[in-house]
Amino acid sequence: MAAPIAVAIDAPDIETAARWASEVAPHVSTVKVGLELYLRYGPEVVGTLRGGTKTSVFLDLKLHDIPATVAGAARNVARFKPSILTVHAAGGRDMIAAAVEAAPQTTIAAVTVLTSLDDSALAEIGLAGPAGDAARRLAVLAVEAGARALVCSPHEVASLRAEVGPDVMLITPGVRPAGADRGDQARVATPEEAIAAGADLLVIGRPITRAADPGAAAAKIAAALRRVEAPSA
Ligand SMILES: O=c1ccn([C@@H]2O[C@H](COP(=O)(O)O)[C@@H](O)[C@H]2O)c(=O)[nH]1
Repeated sequence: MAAPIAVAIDAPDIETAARWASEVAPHVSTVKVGLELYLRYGPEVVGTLRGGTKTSVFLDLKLHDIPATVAGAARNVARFKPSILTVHAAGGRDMIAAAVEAAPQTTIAAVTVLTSLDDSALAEIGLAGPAGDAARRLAVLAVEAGARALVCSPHEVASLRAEVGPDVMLITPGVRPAGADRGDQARVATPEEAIAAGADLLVIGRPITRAADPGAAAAKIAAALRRVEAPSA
C-alpha cells in the first residue's frame, strides 16, 4: 500500500514536476502542488500530475482573504477535484466556513502555524505563542468552522489530536529524515516520529525531490514508516 506521504512537488517547471511525480508515485499516496507551480501553470499542472501518476493531488494554495473572495477561489479550484485544498486558519472562522461551503467535495485543510516559524518569529508578528498554543487555538477555531483537516508541525500532532479527536485529518510538513538538512523549516521531526505521534499524512518535499534518486528516497521513507506502523512485523 502507498505510504501516507504527500510529496511536495515544488519544481521550477512542469517537465521536472511530471518527472518527480512519476518517480515517487509508486511509493506514496499523494503529490502536492503549491504556489510555485500553480502560479505558473494553473490547472494544467493538476491534470498533468494526476494523469501521469494516478495519485491524489493536494492543492496547497493557502488561501487567505475575505470570505467572499476565498469562497470564489475555492469554488473555482474545486472544479479540478483536488483531494485537499489549504486555507490559512488565521483567515478566521467565516473565511474557513466559506471555503468549506464552496468546495463540498474537497477536504479543506486549515494551516495552523507555518512550520517555518519558531516562537521568536511568532512574537515578532504579534501572534501569541508559543507555537504549540497558537496551533491549538487555531485548530479548534478551524474545526468549529467546519475544516476536516489541519496542517501543523509534527510537534503539535499529539496535542491537536487530543483537542480535535480522531476524525480530523492531521497533515504535517516540517518532516526531515534523520541527518537531513532542515533548510527553512523550524519545527521539524523525523518521518517515524511524525507517524508515531499520530499524523495521518506527512508532507515531504526537498528530502525526496532533491535526492539523486527521488523514487528511491520516497521508497526508503515509505519502508521506514511501514516499520513504525507494524513494529512487530
Ligand atoms: O506549515 C507549512 C505548510 C505548508 N508547507 C509546505 O510543505 C512543503 C514542505 O517542503 P519541504 O521541502 O519538505 O520543506 C512546502 O511545499 C511548503 O510550502 C510547509 O512547509 N509548512
